[in-house]
Amino acid sequence: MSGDLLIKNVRPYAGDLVNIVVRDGEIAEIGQELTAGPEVDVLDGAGAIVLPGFVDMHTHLREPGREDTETIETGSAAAALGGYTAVFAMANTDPVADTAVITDYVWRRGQEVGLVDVHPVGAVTVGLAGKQLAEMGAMAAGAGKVRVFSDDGKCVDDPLLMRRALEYAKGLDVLIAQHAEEPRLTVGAIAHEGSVASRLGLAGWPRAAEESIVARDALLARDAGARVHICHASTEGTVELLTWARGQGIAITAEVTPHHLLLDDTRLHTYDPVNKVNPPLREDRDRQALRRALADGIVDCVATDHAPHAAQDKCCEFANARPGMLGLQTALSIVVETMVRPGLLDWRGVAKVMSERPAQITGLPDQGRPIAVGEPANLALIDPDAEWTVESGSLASLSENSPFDGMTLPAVVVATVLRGGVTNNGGKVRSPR
Ligand SMILES: NC(=O)N[C@@H](CC(=O)O)C(=O)O
Ligand SMILES: [Zn+2]
Repeated sequence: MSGDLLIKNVRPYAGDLVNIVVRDGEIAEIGQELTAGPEVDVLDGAGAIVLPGFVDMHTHLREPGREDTETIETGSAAAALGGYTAVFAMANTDPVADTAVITDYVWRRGQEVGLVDVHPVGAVTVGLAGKQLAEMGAMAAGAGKVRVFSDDGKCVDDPLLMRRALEYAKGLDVLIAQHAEEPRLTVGAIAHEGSVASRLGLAGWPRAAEESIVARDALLARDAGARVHICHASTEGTVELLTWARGQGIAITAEVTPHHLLLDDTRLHTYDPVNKVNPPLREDRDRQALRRALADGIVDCVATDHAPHAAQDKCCEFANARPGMLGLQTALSIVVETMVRPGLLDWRGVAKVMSERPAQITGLPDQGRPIAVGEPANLALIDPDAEWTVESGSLASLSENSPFDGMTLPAVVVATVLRGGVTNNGGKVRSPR
């Protein structure tokens, strides 16, 4: 636990300028005239907006197994620079995070690094093979307290197995997060099925591959009385299905990625593999529907799907490149560009989709909390007027596959605070413990 911290000149949710005193990791005082004793560390926000620290439900940190592309340490640094105070590390590592040994390791290593809480996601099935349920109970009971399970990267496509997984999840009060992709509809698919893919000669990934699983899982969750979460929602039809399912009282939630909010498949004409991702970049009408759905709360939150890949896996032919994009350091800026600037979300709305909803959905008691006395001091400070130009080689990630490379984006995360400790100050990350 860190000592006292005085955060000066910040505007909670873009409101009035205040000072915040943090003591023992909690917000102890908020007011206009607060001063602090000489012992106290001072962080001057210089008028920055302050929001609750962000929570990413969907991050790939690649440790164990592909430490050449990302580690818990480098991914944590990227997260802190992006304003995150908690991330969920997906289970598609090598070995797969399908036992408590691995999930506990991920949690402990994250705590050792200490820049962000790294919550392990456990695999739903052994080895992500989709045949046999993993020991969800043991992972949930371990030191890593796994509360989200996912085979992400792959879909739990067997309906009976998914039904069983949902039944167990209900009993354990944990969440299943589904990568919604009917694999029999995406054999060989590498781009959104539409006129762009036809023109470029790329095999198409139809919307129905996602939507058929969203519909199926909504019904399975209804019958099991369980909660289900849809990873990286990417189509207009998924939004319609979510609207229907919510209307039925089904406990279904969903995330959208920054790249699906900003980009569409017209970017593929260069055949640059940096634009290859699952689910694929879709069409303008999907992107518009996703933005509206996020504004309306039909899509609950933004999740990065931060997916680092080695240069050699991203510089080959489009067909052979791995899918996935970096996201942690650019997420807030993309949300400002696509949602705040067009008037779809205000800053309270940003707090909701980047922090409050993901914390609620995943059941984190100490994240996504209001900026108020007695609450944990997990905070992101943002300069809304600054702009920056993304240089993928200068990001904290070990990989460079950012589709936003070279773009000038609005809003800069100027500091991040985790339980009263400054993890990122002016774009400099605290050295890991
Ligand atoms: N999104 C991707 O294109 N790739 C992810 C897997 C995933 O999130 O499905 C990865 O692990 O690289
Ligand atoms: Zn996925």
